Amino acid sequence: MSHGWGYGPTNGPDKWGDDFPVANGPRQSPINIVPKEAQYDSSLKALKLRYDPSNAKGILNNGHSFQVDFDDDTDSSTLTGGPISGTYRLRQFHFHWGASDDRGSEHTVNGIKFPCELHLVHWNTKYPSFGEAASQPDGLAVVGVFLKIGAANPRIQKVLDALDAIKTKGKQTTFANFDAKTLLPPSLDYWTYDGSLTTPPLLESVTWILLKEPISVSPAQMAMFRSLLFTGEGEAPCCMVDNYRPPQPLKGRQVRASFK
Ligand SMILES: NS(=O)(=O)c1ccc(C(=O)N2CCc3cc(O)c(O)cc3[C@@H]2c2ccccc2)cc1
Ligand SMILES: [Zn+2]
Repeated sequence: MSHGWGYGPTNGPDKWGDDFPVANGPRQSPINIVPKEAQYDSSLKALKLRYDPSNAKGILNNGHSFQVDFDDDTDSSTLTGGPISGTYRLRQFHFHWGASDDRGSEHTVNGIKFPCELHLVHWNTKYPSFGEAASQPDGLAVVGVFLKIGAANPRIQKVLDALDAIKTKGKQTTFANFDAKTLLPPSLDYWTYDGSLTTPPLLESVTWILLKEPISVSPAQMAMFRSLLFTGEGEAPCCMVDNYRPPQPLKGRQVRASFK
């Protein structure tokens, strides 16, 4: 899928609607979270994330971000509970970040941008495949985790140490035995709302689950994210930064909170 979309002045989020009209749809993501307007819902269950480190397969520079891919042929790495029903399998995780520490997250909280946002992408096993699920209104569930500047985070360091091997678009390398659960904060309190992929094709198939508690990342670690390139080997290098879509209109949607 190479529609030439990106994050630059000529192919960035403001232009995505030209090729993907759903960009102006009723349930687009990301959004600005206003905690005071989120409704506590006592019927929301606790998140249950059971990840098997042996499912980690590889790490890829896809030209928009980098992602760690998981073997999703069985129910060994799953998301259950929370706002969803049934079982969703972990497919991949990836990040969005800024050129400087004052921006980079896709969702914002009271208008505040974080330097980075982690997305753990899961698909509903009531459908035969990720691709099929991605076109269904209840097909995907993405757990979002904010990263805030602080102490170096040893949990993400293993991921960052692999980036030298995938500097340019299309490069990938094996990435085995990684427990994605170690990326999560101590509290699994969350906000949830119905939304979309935040990149083309912007499919309105995502139940968003945003953890209230951020995890830490150091300025030096943020510099490692920014060492990647959007461009392929041999092309004029363009730093992979500011790969985030800004918040989209809420259009009457309710954001629910799992906590008071
Ligand atoms: N940020 S996010 O909302 O969590 C998110 C989740 C999944 C995906 C994803 O898996 N995509 C969309 C972008 C993309 C680009 C490619 O070059 C590609 O080969 C695959 C994808 C997939 C995708 C493509 C088509 C339908 C569904 C997903 C992208 C972003
Ligand atoms: Zn994402």
